[in-house]
Amino acid sequence: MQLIKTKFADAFLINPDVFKDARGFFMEAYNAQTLASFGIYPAFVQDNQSFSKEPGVLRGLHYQLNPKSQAKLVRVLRGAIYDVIVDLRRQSSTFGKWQGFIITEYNKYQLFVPKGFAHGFCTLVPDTEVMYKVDSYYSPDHERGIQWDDPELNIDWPVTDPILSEKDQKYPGFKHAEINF
Ligand SMILES: Cc1cn([C@H]2C[C@H](O)[C@@H](COP(=O)(O)OP(=O)(O)O[C@H]3O[C@@H](C)C(=O)[C@@H](O)[C@H]3O)O2)c(=O)[nH]c1=O
Repeated sequence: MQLIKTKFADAFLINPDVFKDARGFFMEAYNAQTLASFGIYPAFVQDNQSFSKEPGVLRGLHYQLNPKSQAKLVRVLRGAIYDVIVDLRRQSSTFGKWQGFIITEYNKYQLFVPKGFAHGFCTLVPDTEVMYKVDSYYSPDHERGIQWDDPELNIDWPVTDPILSEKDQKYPGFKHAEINF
């Protein structure tokens, strides 16, 4: 397993070891000890899975407020996504900065998203299935979002007219987002 640095000190792209043979492949999709050896110690409590039929489905930008903030470990079982995180921690030197990563069923990258980040992704191909671990349970009362195309964040999404949920069409811009990290 290889850890690839991002522009954020504590967010990482993980490149797992994939063992291929005549039958197919084997990989450790999650190993707490290996992550701990890289200084990542989340206690994951929930696995989420979503399926998106169309390319251009955009889910985000989402986060949960403290004390229910969530670290996430994101991977793609089928298809491909452009995965984006935004640093929402006011004291951070990278506050308000974003970075995007292409994660596919073929590269098998996983993205570790620390607490205090907004997260969203856009599907790049049909029939995309995403799975991610979170270290705090879903809490609708703490659930918040930011407008996906906020001009201040200026995220370079690969789509201009994405398919959005009703909820995601109504989130405020970055300036007006409620943040307590
Ligand atoms: C996130 C979540 C949703 N739900 C329910 C609420 C709702 O009725 C239905 C669909 O939820 P949403 O529309 O919020 O699903 P979705 O837009 O896929 O939300 C997800 O987006 C990605 C980018 C994330 O990072 C996740 O944390 C999560 O916010 O599932 C749960 O029961 N548990 C959960 O943990």
